[in-house]
Parts: sequence; C-alpha cells; structure tokens
Amino acid sequence: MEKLIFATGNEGKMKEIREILGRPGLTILSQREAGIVSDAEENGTTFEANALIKARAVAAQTDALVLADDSGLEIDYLNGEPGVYSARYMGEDTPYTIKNQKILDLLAGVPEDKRTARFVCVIAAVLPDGREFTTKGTIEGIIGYESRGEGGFGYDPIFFVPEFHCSTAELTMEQKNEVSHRGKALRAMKEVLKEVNA
Ligand SMILES: O=c1[nH]c(=O)c2ncn([C@@H]3O[C@H](COP(=O)(O)OP(=O)(O)OP(=O)(O)O)[C@@H](O)[C@H]3O)c2[nH]1
Ligand SMILES: [Mg+2]
Repeated sequence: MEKLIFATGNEGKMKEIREILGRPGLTILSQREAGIVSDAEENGTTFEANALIKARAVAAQTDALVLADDSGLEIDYLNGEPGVYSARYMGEDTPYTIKNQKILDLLAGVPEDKRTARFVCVIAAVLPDGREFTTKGTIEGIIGYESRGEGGFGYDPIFFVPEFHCSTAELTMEQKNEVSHRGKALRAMKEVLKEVNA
C-alpha cells in the first residue's frame, strides 16, 4: 500500500483522512490531485452503497488502491434525517450556518434526552485486483442548543460529545479523529487492508 487515491471532493474530509492514514512512504492523493474526474451519482440509500459507488467510479480510472467515504448525521428526533442526504440537505450549496440554524429551529424546545444523534461513516475500498471491502464507524452525541466552535466542517458546530462537554467543532483535529466516526472507520479499514496484504 504505497499509494492510495481517495475518492472525495470534500476538503474537510481530506484533511482528517491525511491526518489519520498518513505515514512516511504512503502517498495519499485526492481524486482531484490524481487528475481524476468522478461521475459517481450517489443514488444509493445506504452509506455502504454510496461509498462503494464513489470508490468504484474512481477505481475504474486507475490501477491504484481507491478508498471512499460516505458519511452523515442521523438525528433521532428527525427520524434519522438528514442521514445519507446530509450533504444535500436543504441544497448542496446552502451554507452550513443556515443548515445548522434550521436544525436548531426544528429542535427548539426539545429536551436533551430527545436530542440524540450520531455521525456515521462508511469507508469503502476497491483494490487493484477488484476486491471490495467496507468498514463503519459511529460517534454518539446530542444536538446542542447553539452553534459552537470553528473546527471541523459541516454540522460539527451543533454536534455535542457528552464526554468532552463541547461540540466536535471545538475539538482539535487530533481529538476529533480519536473519537470520530471517520477515525474509527478509517482505522478499521487500515486493519482490513493489512490483513489482506493490500
Ligand atoms: O460536521 C460534520 N462533521 C463530520 O465529520 C462529517 N462527516 C460527514 N458529515 C456530513 O455528511 C456529509 C457527507 O456526505 P458525503 O459522504 O456525500 O460527502 P460529500 O458530498 O461532502 O463529499 P464526497 O466525499 O461525497 O465527495 C457531509 O457533507 C456533511 O454534511 C459531517 N459533518
Ligand atoms: Mg457526496
């Protein structure tokens, strides 16, 4: 595993991925850095399906190992929404300040024990020989009463982790990666790839 291409267009994910998987001797390229344009349509209904769709679309254009991340925020009070549609919730180009405020408004007056939520991340790998693997990671938390913090990306300012008493946007990247859905799924994938000698 000397080179891998990550099938994502999300720079926030890419930063975390480099921090979690990075080691001397391993080149990690985003699909853009690899010069690959993906035509993946994320039309699956599960994180697993969409992660595989993204990984396969890039793998079809390279001989390198390809990984992809499909992730999202499940809010129990909203019946699991936005879930697999997290990036598209209220429109892909709508700023997260607006999306986050909308969620805070939808949960106005809802008591803490009903504000439970989780981030979910599925990592898919497509190996040069065609084998495919997926791993999953989650982090449980609650939707806060206000946006807090500047770190991370997306919904991080409204996602509070009880053991840290703050939002994931208030954690350092190192702290977030240690406990996050993405950190867990990527470390599990590292083990899988080691086992299959990829
Ligand atoms: O605050 C957050 N902290 C996180 O750690 C996190 N992980 C996922 N998300 C949300 O879920 C969508 C994924 O959707 P997604 O997997 O389709 O990714 P994407 O469209 O952004 O990029 P790509 O990888 O598909 O190119 C993202 O855009 C975010 O809205 C997060 N929000
Ligand atoms: Mg996407």
